[in-house]
Amino acid sequence: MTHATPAPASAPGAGAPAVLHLSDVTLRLGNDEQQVTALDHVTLAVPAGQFLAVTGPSGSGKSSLLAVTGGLQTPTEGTVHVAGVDLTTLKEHQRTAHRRRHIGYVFQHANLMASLTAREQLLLPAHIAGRLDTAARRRAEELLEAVGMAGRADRRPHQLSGGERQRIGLARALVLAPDVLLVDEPTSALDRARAHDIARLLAEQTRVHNTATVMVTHDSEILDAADHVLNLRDGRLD
Ligand SMILES: Nc1ncnc2c1ncn2[C@@H]1O[C@H](COP(=O)(O)OP(=O)(O)OP(=O)(O)O)[C@@H](O)[C@H]1O
Repeated sequence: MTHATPAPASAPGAGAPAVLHLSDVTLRLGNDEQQVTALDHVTLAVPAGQFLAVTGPSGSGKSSLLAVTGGLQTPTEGTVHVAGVDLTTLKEHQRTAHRRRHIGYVFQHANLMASLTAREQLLLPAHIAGRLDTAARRRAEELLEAVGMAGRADRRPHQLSGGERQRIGLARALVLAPDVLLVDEPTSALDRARAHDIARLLAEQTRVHNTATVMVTHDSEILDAADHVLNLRDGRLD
């Protein structure tokens, strides 16, 4: 792990292009009377195969960073390139399609469907995308194996531990082979041993699947697993 400064801004496409590139992003929230600058001129470039952790105190802008990066929120200023396309220029339906194709999410609390088995959780994104073919089924089995859950693939969420549910959440995020993996506080509900386990798994899967991974976290103990660590303070990266 190294403590890095934000990557220098370079136009996507110039040199080794970052899969994820935020350029001078500002996000203002609230109304005219009570305006908050949640992100303040943030520039960030993450190449394929890099695991970036972003840490910072409550209210520093971590959720805002993920929302903007994932195309869930449009910045007030700046551009957000994912796999070479500026999300801020897309219409809503185009952004949704681009997000589905290129971005995987790992949520704070796995967010699994109660009625589905672990294997079915992994098949669901492929089903929704109309890509539930032999290749998707094979990939789901490989990912179940990779996250150590092949032996529990027929269990439903209530039959799994918190750490096991989180591992399924990670495998599900990878099933459609996203270019960018966004991870929101993945260890907040886990004990220390399981937290380290998930952080190691994220690092390993970033390498194996060559994703540009961004994890926001309060958990300073898991930062060692990341390639780079950046700090957010009052919406600014340093
Ligand atoms: N809808 C909103 N309207 C106005 N201000 C908002 C809104 N959502 C968030 N904020 C403010 O924007 C800033 C950044 O919030 P954000 O949720 O991104 O921080 P965070 O680092 O994720 O916090 P936490 O760790 O507590 O989840 C905070 O000052 C917050 O109060």
